[in-house]
Amino acid sequence: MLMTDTTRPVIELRHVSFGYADRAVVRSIDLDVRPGEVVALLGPNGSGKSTLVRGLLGLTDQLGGEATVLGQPLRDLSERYRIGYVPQRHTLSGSVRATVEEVVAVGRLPHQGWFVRRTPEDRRAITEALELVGLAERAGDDVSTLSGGQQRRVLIARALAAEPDLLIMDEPTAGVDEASQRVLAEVLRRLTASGRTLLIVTHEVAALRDVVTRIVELTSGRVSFDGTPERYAEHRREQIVGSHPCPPTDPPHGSHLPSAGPLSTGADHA
Ligand SMILES: Nc1ncnc2c1ncn2[C@@H]1O[C@H](COP(=O)(O)OP(=O)(O)OP(=O)(O)O)[C@@H](O)[C@H]1O
Repeated sequence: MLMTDTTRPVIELRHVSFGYADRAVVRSIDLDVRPGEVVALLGPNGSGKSTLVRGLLGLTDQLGGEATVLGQPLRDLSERYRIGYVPQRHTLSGSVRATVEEVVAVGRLPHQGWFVRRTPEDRRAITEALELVGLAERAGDDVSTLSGGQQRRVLIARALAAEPDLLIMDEPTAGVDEASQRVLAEVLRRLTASGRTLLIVTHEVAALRDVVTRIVELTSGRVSFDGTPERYAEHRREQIVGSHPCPPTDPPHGSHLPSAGPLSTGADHA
């Protein structure tokens, strides 16, 4: 890893705006993410989560402010592979014939280039990534024989094989059954135990309650909450109580004051 300063934030945003053409969607936000933090990025649909993430990946325009990622100005970041990305609702196409290992090996390309034999270092990184996501036994299987949740894990392994300093995941647990969600949460727990810095866009923070160390909530392109999961649960309760100032003592049959739950997001589950 090239980043030697372990105290400097991995992401430093000062009054940063990201958007499309000249329309700012994420507006003048400040955000520091330090090494080893596991940040859940929450917010209602359309609040700008993907725009922020895509901005960090250099895929949406930075329209203002100062953005520093991995110690370099975002606009000049040369080694983009140092930011790993697992895209939203993405599984592997059934039309592609490739083994699990072959897909994961694609993650090594920034290090090795095409037509270059795998080095022992490549093989180690691929094996470690497969072990981390619990798919070492399936390395030789065709990816099309895997379930949606397993394919999601293959994509996480592919991102990990590049050995990124920062891993960004867009809705890693969305669209898979509950059992797969639990396995994915366990994979994320293992990742965090290994000290990786994670930024996870999610509507399903309850599934990741043991994993995240911090919650950042966006509302209409601005940071509306930034704090611990415990503090976020209080924040949600306060919001719910605030929107129901006089809860009836004897609610009509079938109705109830919504519980914030320990980590419910209140987000619109599209
Ligand atoms: N390629 C694009 N060009 C122009 N506007 C876009 C583009 N992608 C998203 N937007 C707009 O940016 C705003 C924020 O969208 P974004 O996808 O960042 O929200 P989000 O919080 O990730 O939503 P969701 O939870 O539904 O994924 C929306 O008004 C959307 O229409």
